[in-house]
Amino acid sequence: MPLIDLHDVRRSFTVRAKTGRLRREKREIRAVDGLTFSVEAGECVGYIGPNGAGKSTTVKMLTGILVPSSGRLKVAGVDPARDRTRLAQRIGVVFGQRTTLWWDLPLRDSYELARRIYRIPAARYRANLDRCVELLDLGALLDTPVRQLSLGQRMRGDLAAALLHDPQVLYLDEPTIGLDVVSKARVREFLREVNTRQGTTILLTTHDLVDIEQLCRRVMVIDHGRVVHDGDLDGLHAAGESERTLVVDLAEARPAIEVPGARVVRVDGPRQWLAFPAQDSAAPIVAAVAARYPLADLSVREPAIEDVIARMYAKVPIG
Ligand SMILES: Nc1ncnc2c1ncn2[C@@H]1O[C@H](COP(=O)(O)OP(=O)(O)OP(=O)(O)O)[C@@H](O)[C@H]1O
Repeated sequence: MPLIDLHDVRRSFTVRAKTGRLRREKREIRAVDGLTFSVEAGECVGYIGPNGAGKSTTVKMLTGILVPSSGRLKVAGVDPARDRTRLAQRIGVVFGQRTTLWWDLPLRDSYELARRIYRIPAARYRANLDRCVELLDLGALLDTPVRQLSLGQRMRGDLAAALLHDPQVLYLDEPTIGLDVVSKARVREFLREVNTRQGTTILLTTHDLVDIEQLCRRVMVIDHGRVVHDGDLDGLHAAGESERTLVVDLAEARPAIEVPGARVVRVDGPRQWLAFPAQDSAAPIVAAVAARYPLADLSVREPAIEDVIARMYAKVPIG
C-alpha cells in the first residue's frame, strides 16, 4: 500500500479581487486542481514547481492543516484532516524559512518538549537523539538558545527535532535555502542517510536542483495545481532540453572562446558563460578550456528549476 496516496484532490480559495475603485468581486483560485499520485514507503521524491504552483497547499493538506475541497487523501493510512493527532505521530515537517524550535530555549529543552508531546519512550528518545547529535554534529550546540544559532545550525537542530519520534514520512520545504555550501552538503548527506538507512519516506520541496539531483530518484513537477511531470531528473532535463552553465574567468579578456561540447552565450571582459546540455559531464569541457586558455577561475551553475520548467512548456504543450 502506498504511504502517500492522493486521488483527484482539489483545493480552491475564494478571494475578493478589486475590480474598480469601490468594487470587489469574488474570484475562485484553484490552488490544487485534480492531483492524483502515490508515493511508496522509502521513496525520496522531489516536489517542485514555480511560485504559486500549489506545492505548499499540497503539503498543508498532507499534514492536515488544510482540508481538501474534494478528492481522497491518505498518509500512512490516515486521513490527515480527520485525524491530525494520529497523523502527527507518523510525520515530521521541516520548513527552511521557519523554525519549530522554541526560540528562547536551548536545543536540548526543545527536544525534551518534543519527547513529551510525542510521548517518545525514553530508550528510543535517547537512541534517536544520540544518532541525530552525532550525524548532525549538534553536541556543542545542545545548550545554546535557538536564537543564538546560525541558520545552518538551526536547520540541523530542526531536522533532529522532526525525527526524534521516528516518523514514517518527512516533509521538507526548502531545507537548504540560505545555507552556505558546507551546510548544504551536510544537510543533504544527513537526509540521504535518513532516507536510505532508516527508510524514511521523504517529500522534498525545493528551488535548488542540486538538492533534487543528490537526493531524489523521482521528481514531480507541479504547475497550476496539476502534475506536469513525474519521472527521473534526467527525464525532466530531457523534456526541458535544459543546460548547465560553465562560468569561466580567463586570465585576460578575449573574444568568445571555442570549446567542443559547449557554446559561449555571454562575454563580459575576461568572464565568459558557456552553456552545455545538463546531462553531460562538465569535466571534458573544463579540461578543454584549461588546455587551451590561461584560466583564473571557473564554476558550474545548475539550471534554475523555473528555467527547466519554462523550457519544458515551450517544447511540450500541456493541455
Ligand atoms: N490561504 C489562501 N488564500 C487565497 N489564496 C491562496 C491561499 N493559499 C494559497 N493561495 C493561492 O493558491 C495558489 C497556490 O499557492 P501555493 O502557496 O500552494 O503555491 P507554492 O507552489 O507553494 O508557491 P511558492 O513556491 O511561492 O511557495 C497561489 O495562487 C496562491 O496565491
